[in-house]
Amino acid sequence: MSSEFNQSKILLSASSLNLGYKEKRSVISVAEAINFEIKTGELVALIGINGSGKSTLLKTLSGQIPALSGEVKIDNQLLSGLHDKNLGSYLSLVLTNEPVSRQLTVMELVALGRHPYTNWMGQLSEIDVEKVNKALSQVDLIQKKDKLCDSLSDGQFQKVLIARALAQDTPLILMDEPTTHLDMFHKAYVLQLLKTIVKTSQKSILFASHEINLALQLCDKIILIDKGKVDFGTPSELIQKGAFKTLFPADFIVFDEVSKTFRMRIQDD
Ligand SMILES: Nc1ncnc2c1ncn2[C@@H]1O[C@H](COP(=O)(O)OP(=O)(O)OP(=O)(O)O)[C@@H](O)[C@H]1O
Repeated sequence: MSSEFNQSKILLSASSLNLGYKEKRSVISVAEAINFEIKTGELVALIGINGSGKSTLLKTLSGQIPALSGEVKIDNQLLSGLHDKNLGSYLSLVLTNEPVSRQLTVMELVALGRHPYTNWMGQLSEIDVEKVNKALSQVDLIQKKDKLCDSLSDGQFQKVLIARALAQDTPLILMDEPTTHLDMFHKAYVLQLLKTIVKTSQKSILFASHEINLALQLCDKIILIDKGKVDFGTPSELIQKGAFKTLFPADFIVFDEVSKTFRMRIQDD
């Protein structure tokens, strides 16, 4: 293994990034002054309440929508300077409720992840097939490879989308709520899988999630969006700053700094 491979480097960075939407006569600001650096080998959770701007940040980082202002760099190159096909070999994106055809077989859908590397006819090479099979094994779906996606449960289908990103084999993976339809065991299983992937292959994964308790236990860093402001740091750094105390109304949900978990405040009549 080369020493270059072992050295962690900054793969994704945002500086003075302002997120939002430009409408005909107005600008909707979602979050401001965002600064972070994600290195290879890091698993980073993007946390925030409903409507706080997690999907908007992921769409901005993946070039789907423009930033209002500020800079995004991937592997030290400005996002705005990367072309679509080129971008596809740097980052893969897993979105919830993505409009993909469920009439494809599991194998066919995961093979779409190889698109940035195939020839103009989309033919899979031996390496492509190997990567698709490996990705299917990683999410424990190899036995379902010839089944139509339509015949899968929502949780199984979610794992197929994760496998597509793994097959794409990019240094950076962005995921929007990858554990939404999964039960408690599979949520923990998938997040542990993501952790293993970043550690063993020197990738970086940024995923938006409502699984705050799991993210606090497992992730290297957290990007926390709270009322338009963004904090970034290790779970311990953010806990020390008291960053989680105001995330939810304190009369309903409290954060216990010792166990690093949120719990519901039971209201007795
Ligand atoms: N296309 C759009 N045009 C204008 N405003 C939008 C658009 N999409 C989202 N928004 C607004 O941006 C804000 C952030 O939305 P976003 O979907 O990024 O939140 P989120 O944190 O991903 O929410 P959730 O946890 O519910 O998925 C919301 O106020 C939303 O109404």
